[in-house]
Amino acid sequence: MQLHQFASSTELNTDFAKRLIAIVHQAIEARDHAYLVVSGGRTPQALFEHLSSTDLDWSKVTITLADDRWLSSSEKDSNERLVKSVLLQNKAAAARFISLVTADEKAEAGELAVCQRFAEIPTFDAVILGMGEDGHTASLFPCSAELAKGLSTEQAALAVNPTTAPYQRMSLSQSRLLNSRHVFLHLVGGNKLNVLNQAMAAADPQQMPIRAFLQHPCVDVQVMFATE
Ligand SMILES: O=C1O[C@H](COP(=O)(O)O)[C@@H](O)[C@H](O)[C@H]1O
Repeated sequence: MQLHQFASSTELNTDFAKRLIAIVHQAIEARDHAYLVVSGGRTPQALFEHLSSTDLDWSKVTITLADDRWLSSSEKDSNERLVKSVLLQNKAAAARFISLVTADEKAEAGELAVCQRFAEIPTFDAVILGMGEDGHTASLFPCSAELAKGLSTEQAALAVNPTTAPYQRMSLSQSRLLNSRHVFLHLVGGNKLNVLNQAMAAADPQQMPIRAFLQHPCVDVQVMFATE
């Protein structure tokens, strides 16, 4: 794990956007397409705004989510709604988007269809993870019965029923998230730094799923942190 610290979110977002743009350029040059995985929640909103006005060949970029709430994309807590309304705007409106949600009432019923959407998707170029104050990442929650599956399955996505957070979820699995050339963890605020320190101080991923990423022997997670 490498920690990159910034005094403000503005500085963080400027640096982070440069790194992501370089990764996307490299991917387009090498493979004619780039695959970017983003998280939902509050943390990435300003970064999304910044990226949306960036000059890139967005028609050669596919964007998907690390996880989503099992909601229609018109609902305010939908991660897809956030991505579509903030990131896939301006220049980035040309990017292709892979949704983690189907029309099924229950996430379990949509799991196979969502997995199939990833069948032809190669190694991601960059995954941007978030982290909750309970140490969850994507929708791999310490409280959920599906955590062991999320940390071990080779399938791309799984339905999750958190008991300490609202909504059913669809999450990419640990193995699919780590099938990426670059893995970032985006954190803002002193509370998140405390949680990061707790995550690094012990090893059990059942208590804090983010440990499975931060302490993975073959993955060097780049932690992008700003105090405010
Ligand atoms: O529920 C979720 O929470 C995490 C963290 O969100 P934040 O608001 O603390 O940034 C997020 O990474 C995940 O995508 C989201 O579904």
